[in-house]
Amino acid sequence: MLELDAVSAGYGGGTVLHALDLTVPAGSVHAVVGHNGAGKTTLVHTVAGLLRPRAGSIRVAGTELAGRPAHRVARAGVALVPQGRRVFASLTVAEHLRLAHRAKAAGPWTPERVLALMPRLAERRGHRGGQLSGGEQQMLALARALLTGPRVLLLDEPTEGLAPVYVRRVRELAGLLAQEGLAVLLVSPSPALAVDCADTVTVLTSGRITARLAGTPLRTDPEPLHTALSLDTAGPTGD
Ligand SMILES: Nc1ncnc2c1ncn2[C@@H]1O[C@H](COP(=O)(O)OP(=O)(O)OP(=O)(O)O)[C@@H](O)[C@H]1O
Repeated sequence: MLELDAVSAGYGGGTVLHALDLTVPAGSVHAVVGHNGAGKTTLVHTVAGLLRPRAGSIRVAGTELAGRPAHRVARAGVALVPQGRRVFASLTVAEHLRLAHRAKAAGPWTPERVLALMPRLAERRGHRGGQLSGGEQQMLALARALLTGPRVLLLDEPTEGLAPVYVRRVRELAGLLAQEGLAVLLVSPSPALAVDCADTVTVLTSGRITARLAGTPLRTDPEPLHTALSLDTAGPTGD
């Protein structure tokens, strides 16, 4: 569904991403793990059309999108759940959902259906964005993205700063949305998140791919991922 070939991108005179190849089939979760500054946000912004790649190809369902503006990329079925959630402090949950819902494009995703997936959000439908916890805001950002009817879902550090109960829920939802047929690309510094929900894990180091691992074997033995990230496996893996 999502295919990147030799994608390079950067800012000003500097190159951040160096000829990245990456594929996310429909119905799967691909996690890109890397330390701070590795280029994870640059990667999802490049796919979303917020940053123009300097070279390479970005295809969604076979359609070339490299260099297209963000609104065209969104119309092609790519939705970004940004780092930090970016919900509107003064709008209620219900207002966020009403604004986001692209009825013609959203297919099966109605406000009622996303709220059924996220019961806590349903309870909070009259609350303003600024009154929500970090986890509730993350659910809202995800709900908003689903209501655009994406085929490709980009999750930028979706568990950053969340309580454990929401970290678990994000993991569950990533898997569940893949089962619904979406191609999910998530980027995170957390190997634990990747191990728990990804079909494929790519390690990004200073903008270069330094390892690619199948997710399922990592669930019984995460050592290869820790080694690739040069982590102390006895230490905390964190979220
Ligand atoms: N708007 C920008 N202008 C110039 N340089 C930038 C810009 N955004 C990011 N960078 C640089 O690009 C590199 C990669 O940053 P990026 O935010 O993509 O990394 P990341 O892996 O998402 O890290 P983090 O986990 O800290 O968000 C860093 O060196 C960063 O300083």
